[in-house]
Amino acid sequence: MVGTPAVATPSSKVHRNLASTPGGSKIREEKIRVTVRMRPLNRKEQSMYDLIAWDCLDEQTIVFKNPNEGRPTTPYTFDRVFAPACSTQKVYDEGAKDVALSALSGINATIFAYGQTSSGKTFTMRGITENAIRDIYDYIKNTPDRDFVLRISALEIYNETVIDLLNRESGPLRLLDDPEKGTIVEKLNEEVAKDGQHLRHLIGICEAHRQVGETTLNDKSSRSHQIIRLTVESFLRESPDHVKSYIATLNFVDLAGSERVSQTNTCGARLKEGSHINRSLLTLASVIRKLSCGIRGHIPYRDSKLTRILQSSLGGNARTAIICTVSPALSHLEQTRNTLSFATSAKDVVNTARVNMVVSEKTRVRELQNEVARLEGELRNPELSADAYLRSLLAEKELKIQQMEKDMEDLKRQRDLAQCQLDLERRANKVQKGSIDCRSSSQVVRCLSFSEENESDIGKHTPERRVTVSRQAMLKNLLASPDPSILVDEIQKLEHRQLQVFEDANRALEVLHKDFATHNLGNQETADTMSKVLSEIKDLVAASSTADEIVKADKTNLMEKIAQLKNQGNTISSLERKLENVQKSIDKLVSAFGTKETPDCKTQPRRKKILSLNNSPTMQHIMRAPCSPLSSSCKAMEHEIENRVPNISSPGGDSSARLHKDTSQKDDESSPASRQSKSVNVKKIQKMFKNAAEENIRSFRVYITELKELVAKLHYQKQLLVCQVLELEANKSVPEEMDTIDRSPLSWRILFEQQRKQIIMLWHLCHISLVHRTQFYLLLRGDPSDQIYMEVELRRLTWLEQHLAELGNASPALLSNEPADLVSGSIRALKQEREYLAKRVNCKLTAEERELLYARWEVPPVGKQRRLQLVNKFWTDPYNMQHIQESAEIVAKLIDFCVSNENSKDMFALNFASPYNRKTWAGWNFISNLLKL
Ligand SMILES: Nc1ncnc2c1ncn2[C@@H]1O[C@H](COP(=O)(O)OP(=O)(O)OP(=O)(O)O)[C@@H](O)[C@H]1O
Repeated sequence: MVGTPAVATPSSKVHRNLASTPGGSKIREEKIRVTVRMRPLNRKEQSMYDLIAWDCLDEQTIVFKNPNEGRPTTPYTFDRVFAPACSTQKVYDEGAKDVALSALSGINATIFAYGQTSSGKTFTMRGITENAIRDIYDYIKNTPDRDFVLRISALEIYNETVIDLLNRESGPLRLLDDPEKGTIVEKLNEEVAKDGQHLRHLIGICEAHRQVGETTLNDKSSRSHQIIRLTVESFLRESPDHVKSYIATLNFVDLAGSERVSQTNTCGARLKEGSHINRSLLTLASVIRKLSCGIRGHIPYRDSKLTRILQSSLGGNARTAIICTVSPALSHLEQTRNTLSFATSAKDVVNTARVNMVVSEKTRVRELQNEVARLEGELRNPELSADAYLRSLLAEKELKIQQMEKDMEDLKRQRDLAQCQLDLERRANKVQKGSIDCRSSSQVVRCLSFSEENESDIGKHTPERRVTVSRQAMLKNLLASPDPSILVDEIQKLEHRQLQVFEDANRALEVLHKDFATHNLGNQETADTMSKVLSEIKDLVAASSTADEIVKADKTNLMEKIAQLKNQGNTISSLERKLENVQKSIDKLVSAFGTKETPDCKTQPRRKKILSLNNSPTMQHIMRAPCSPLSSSCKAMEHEIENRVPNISSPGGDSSARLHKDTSQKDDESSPASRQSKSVNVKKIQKMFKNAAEENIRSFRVYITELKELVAKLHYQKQLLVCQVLELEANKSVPEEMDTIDRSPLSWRILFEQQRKQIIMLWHLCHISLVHRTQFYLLLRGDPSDQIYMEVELRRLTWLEQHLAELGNASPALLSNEPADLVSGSIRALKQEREYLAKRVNCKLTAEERELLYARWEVPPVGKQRRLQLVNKFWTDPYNMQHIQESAEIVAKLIDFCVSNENSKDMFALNFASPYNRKTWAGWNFISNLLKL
């Protein structure tokens, strides 16, 4: 099967609602224009005798022609498909011209090339840009009744840093959110193009400045995403007040190419670039996928700078054309499929193109008058204006806070589980007091694996005896596990660090509290909230110590402990929420304070206090930025002393209320120019507060992430113990456990189905052994006692999948192995396993069964390696449960696996780390290497 069948044809393109807005702007909905360009085989591919794997059936259809099967598969359909022989002129004329020229009539337009590295994006975009410039100047020449102004700016996104290609020296640029214009690039240089030649010259400069490097697949591979932006403004000559003026931007986007580490053999800087490229393209694909499904919820534009900048072109108000470039070579089959599947999603994205009509100057004057009136209002009532300004800021912070809360939830869940495991372990160890073999933590994984000896012993006994022996083996292994005091130490360290965080937060709040009290800021309500939070944090610190004592004392039973830990988690989360609320109130107050406070506030003592806080080691983690916006405010104030007009300054004033009154009176009397200047100052201060507050939140998040990683590693180590420990526990107190975990059979059933789907997807993504999948799938059918197995499997796979993703982004110096080796090792092992299973087809299935299967699984009647072709189809479609069930049944038959007492879940526990699987599945070894276990 090749990808998703494409059914939409160009005739299905949406053109809805051609309408006029009251201001005269036309709005219309239309789908993104998606075309595919296939380049010829390049010299390298020819020299390797690479095969052509794709056929352009007609001008809209492309199909994979399987060189082995000789039979074409499901075709993909797009607005236009350009075969290797097509010229760039044709690609432009039929794939981009219409969209490009929209900019001349006031509609923003974007044309971008997407595809794997070396597929021809730069080659194509150069031609498209050249052709578009030629057409634009032709149009200008033939439109004498309008005046045109063309401006150009250009940027590249290199390793998630935005660089100005017309002025590289300006360093990294920031992205800002403008309520009207959307995301804008701060301080991006813009040049007016005098004519076509000048424009080409400027584009030449941009290309020369772009990051290019050599990789195995491309001598001149673009290592960054490049966006060349033309702004086209036009005015109707005879219109005295420029009523009929248009302004629009035209983006030419040459994306960096997606690349597979295994194919490009990159390392060092190239590898880092590659991972940034892949990550941002992944975000782009995810944005496109969500838009194409018509999802109205959160679209992750903000996850990468690329999608932030391109937001208006992806489901926004621009017209967009995407040219997907592909290689025809069989060796790039998978990458080409990925590109075509991206293109298939993109076909369904609907933009709402809008004509940007420039308003008349009269209207503009009216708008400006309104703006002046608004600013005057702001000066008279600064608290209200600060509120309005902060509303958008708060919405953004809200999102960040939500993310933080989610992270904290995870962290707490992991801690709770770890705590629970520790308790269980303690119990089990109590039973066997004195016989614990203290080994170093580096032996954990090996200790937990069931030895071959155990396995063969089990085989010698009756089923009943086998179960007993298996349990004894478990116990034996459990006893061989490391000294639990190591785990206790680790947990205590974590808890200690957590306490430090709260203490630091406490101190920071105290400082803020005093600041506010000293300067009479905020109202009674805020002061009360802060005092309340302070006392709550103190309670939490006390609660944490009590919890610690409880663990040490080990007096209560397991259920009580879990309940206590859960309660503690709730307290923490409610406190966090309150802390966030206080942070918001502080932001708000500080902004208001910025507009009220006089410049000669007592800056020195306040800064001292904050500096002393920053000396704390934990504080260095969470307070890399000033500890509160107040410290920034002080700087801002110092700066403002120099800038303020003399009559605003009020030396020695110690009551902010009085000062506010004084200055307000003076504001009313001051000139409009002075009022405007103050308004600008207010905005500057607010901006500085915003930056400081955001930096604090970022630093706090980094710290939480570090903490979370630490807990995850520890937790993972303990996770290996949990199956065995819980099994023992189950023998002792089955009803107790059932009562805790399995609250309702129905909800468990639903959860089981969900978890199973997730696990199947993760197996697929992590290239897990088919035998392991089959055994797990067939043994765990939703029995309540399966919960722990499901949980552990899900956690370890999630962890593994995250690690595989993170490895691509990690500095090679931090990795003991090449990440590519680890991933490709798993893929290789899976391939070997498939070959092994293929060999068993003849001996395990009759000729009749085989033929039935070949027909059922669409293996062609003639052709080589039919058995391998058959096996290669198993476990390939994680979305299709019928497919999964059938795959499991056949693989089980091939390996003589049947669900019986012999193959009980005990046996499955063995399978986690059994020597049989260790060879074919790199997961555990790989993780343990990473953890340096
Ligand atoms: N349609 C085409 N016809 C002929 N040659 C092509 C075509 N497309 C690309 N090429 C050649 O293939 C090589 C790679 O093309 P290009 O640099 O444009 O790829 P790319 O997709 O931009 O790669 P990267 O993502 O690594 O920057 C170049 O030498 C280019 O001249």
